[in-house]
Amino acid sequence: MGNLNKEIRDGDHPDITEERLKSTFDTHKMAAQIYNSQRAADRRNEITSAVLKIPELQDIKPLPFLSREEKVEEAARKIGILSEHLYDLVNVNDGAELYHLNNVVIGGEGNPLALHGVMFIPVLQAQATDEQKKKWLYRAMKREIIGTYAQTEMGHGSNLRKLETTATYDKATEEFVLNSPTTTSMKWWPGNLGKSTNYAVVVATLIINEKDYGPHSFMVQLRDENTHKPLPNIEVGDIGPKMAYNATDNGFLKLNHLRIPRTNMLMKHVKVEKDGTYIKPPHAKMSYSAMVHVRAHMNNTMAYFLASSLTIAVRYSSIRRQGHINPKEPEVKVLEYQTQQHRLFPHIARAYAFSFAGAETVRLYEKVKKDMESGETELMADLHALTSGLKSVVTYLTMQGIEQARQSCGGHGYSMASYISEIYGIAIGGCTYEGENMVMLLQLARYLMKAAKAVKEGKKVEGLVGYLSAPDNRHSLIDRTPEKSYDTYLKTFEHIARQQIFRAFDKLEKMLTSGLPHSEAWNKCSVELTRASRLHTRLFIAQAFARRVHDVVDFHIKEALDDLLHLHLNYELLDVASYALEDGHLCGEQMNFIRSELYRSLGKIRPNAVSYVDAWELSDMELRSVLGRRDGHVYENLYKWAQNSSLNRTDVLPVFEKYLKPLMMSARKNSKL
Ligand SMILES: CCCCC/C=C\C/C=C\C/C=C\C/C=C\CCCC(=O)SCCNC(=O)CCNC(=O)[C@H](O)C(C)(C)COP(=O)(O)OP(=O)(O)OC[C@H]1O[C@@H](n2cnc3c(N)ncnc32)[C@H](O)[C@@H]1OP(=O)(O)O
Ligand SMILES: Cc1cc2nc3c(=O)[nH]c(=O)nc-3n(C[C@H](O)[C@H](O)[C@H](O)COP(=O)(O)OP(=O)(O)OC[C@H]3O[C@@H](n4cnc5c(N)ncnc54)[C@H](O)[C@@H]3O)c2cc1C
Repeated sequence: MGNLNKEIRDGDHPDITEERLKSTFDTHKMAAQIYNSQRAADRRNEITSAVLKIPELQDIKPLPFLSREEKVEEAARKIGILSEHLYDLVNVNDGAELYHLNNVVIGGEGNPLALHGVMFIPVLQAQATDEQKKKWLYRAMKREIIGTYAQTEMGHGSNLRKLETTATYDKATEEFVLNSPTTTSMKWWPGNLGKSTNYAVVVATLIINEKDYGPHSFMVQLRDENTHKPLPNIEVGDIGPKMAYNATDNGFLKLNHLRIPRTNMLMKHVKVEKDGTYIKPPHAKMSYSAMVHVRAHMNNTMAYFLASSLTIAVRYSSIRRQGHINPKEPEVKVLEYQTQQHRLFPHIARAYAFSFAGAETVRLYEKVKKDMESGETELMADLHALTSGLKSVVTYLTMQGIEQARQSCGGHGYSMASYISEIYGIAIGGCTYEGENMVMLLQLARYLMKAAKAVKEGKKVEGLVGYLSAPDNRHSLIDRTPEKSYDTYLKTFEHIARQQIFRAFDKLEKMLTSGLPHSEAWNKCSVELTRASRLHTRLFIAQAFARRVHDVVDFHIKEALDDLLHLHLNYELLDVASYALEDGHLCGEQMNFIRSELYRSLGKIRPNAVSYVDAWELSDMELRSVLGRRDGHVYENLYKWAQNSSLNRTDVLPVFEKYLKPLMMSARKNSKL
């Protein structure tokens, strides 16, 4: 039968093997839950093994030792080699396989084709006519051209209706004139725009006969296909170094009265006819599809970043020994400390929860995408609300979890040898891109306020907000019912979200009745509104977790997931308990119960801790972390890693003769005086 934990190998650090031998579940079967099928989990490992056999695909040295230019070059080099092997390594129509291949070979710091795959191709798939697809999409898929999605400007990212780049229709020539009239109108931020791409879908404000029709998407060739020189009337370049993600050339773009044919506007759903007649799309926000695409997938990418950091932290915590619990016994693994467990385990549960919520979101996204192809738009609002809330909550909680993982590694966590700071830098970009988190929470709040209004008017609401019209208990039944059921927890989360949604609604209504204009009242309620959105979203995450556990058939996997869910519900509830204490829905006695359940959960999780992270099956190659090594041999490899430092090339650096020696000499001279 073999070991349940599939990472056990001869020669590994005994402390980590000891952990793995305690596993109560098969880590590869658990991977099937995380990646949504056994086949997908198998494929990940097959792809990793195949990549390991291709020497040119390995990192030339640890990425933190590369300069920015070397990072950009290294990512491009690997993309070139990957292109030769692509069809042997993955099914190119499978996004998850491509994403995994990218993570193993290149990592999260980016590559020249990042935005090409994540936004350029999806926007063409969703918004180009068949004719336009023939012209650009198929070439893009074969990588004959490389593109990006250029929407954000220096002056505007969130408020798309105020984009300054204009696309003015010239009926006489049947062209659009694209123009960046001011410094702030320059496109600023689009990934790979700076140096890699030769095409972009540019989002610009459409003007016909001086009338503003709002943001629309246009295909623009930026560079010559052979020389890669920028074309006339186009200024393009890199925006400079960022907190992280520095293998990517986020760029700027200035368009100087650039003329493009009318047929370069993406016209699957919306049209401008030769004579300038504007034909509306079936839904006003259909052109936002590329953003919704990324938001829908971000739960899973965030879960991956969080799981990566936790894999590093938990593995390291199992070989790091410091201090005593029993003074007569040897120093303990730091994982034995309750504070360490409390710092890490709830985030493990969140990584699983985000992955399960992510799977449900992607399913809804796929359905809406299909509906939209035939002009059906009914579920777009639901999807927009769900993805807006999730992207905000999940990125924020991921940020917290990664930082806790870093701190839990003590001093070595601060070294780039842990690689956690890079993962953190990449992940927190997600709090901003694809919609600044507060802005997106407020988008969800609009949807919630509509639902609250309907309920107040006596209508029944359904689906994601169905709980707003469901019966509510005045007091939580946690600890008050004989049977142990997650339902009581979920009902408490529902109560909290419902109360906050109506609290925000009542406040808003009161201000409106007092005569405040809607936008002012909205602003004055906006903190309460974002709270409502967060609680609604956290309820959804907890429900998605519970739904998954409910559906699992394998006994040992179900039991292990059940333990994580139990931890999740108790930890999350404590985190938001003030809302339930406020109206007496929970009492002090119940709080004590929840706390004691949380501590019990930590103990229950402890023996499986390494296996829970191992189940993500993240190879050493993709983790790029000395602390997170599968074999647990951290210390000797930390020393080896440091040898890469260019400061160690010579024993004495030139700065000694130049600055330090004169400094010390003159200090010595002065002290003799
Ligand atoms: C397997 C594949 C793997 C894929 C991997 C995916 C991800 C990987 C992640 C990382 C990988 C690495 C590379 C990627 C890295 C970075 C990429 C970043 C790219 C970008 O960073 S790219 C720019 C994104 N930039 C934004 O994200 C701007 C945010 N700003 C907005 O998005 C709008 O500005 C908004 C929505 C705030 C306001 O827009 P607005 O002013 O036009 O509308 P308004 O507020 O008036 O709302 C009127 C009515 O429209 C409804 N509504 C709005 N949007 C809708 C929608 N989409 N669907 C259905 N309904 C919608 C409302 O709900 C309302 O409905 P109602 O009236 O009923 O309440
Ligand atoms: C790593 C990274 C990659 C990116 N890639 C791309 C890309 O490929 N293509 C692209 O087009 N763009 C890209 N962007 C840009 C990104 O989408 C925008 O930065 C993002 O949408 C936020 O917009 P902003 O910068 O205008 O923020 P701002 O809106 O200026 O945010 C500043 C503050 O104002 C607040 N605020 C703004 N509006 C409101 C409001 N209505 N109500 C309440 N508060 C508000 C925000 O909450 C925030 O606190 C990228 C950004 C990053 C960091």
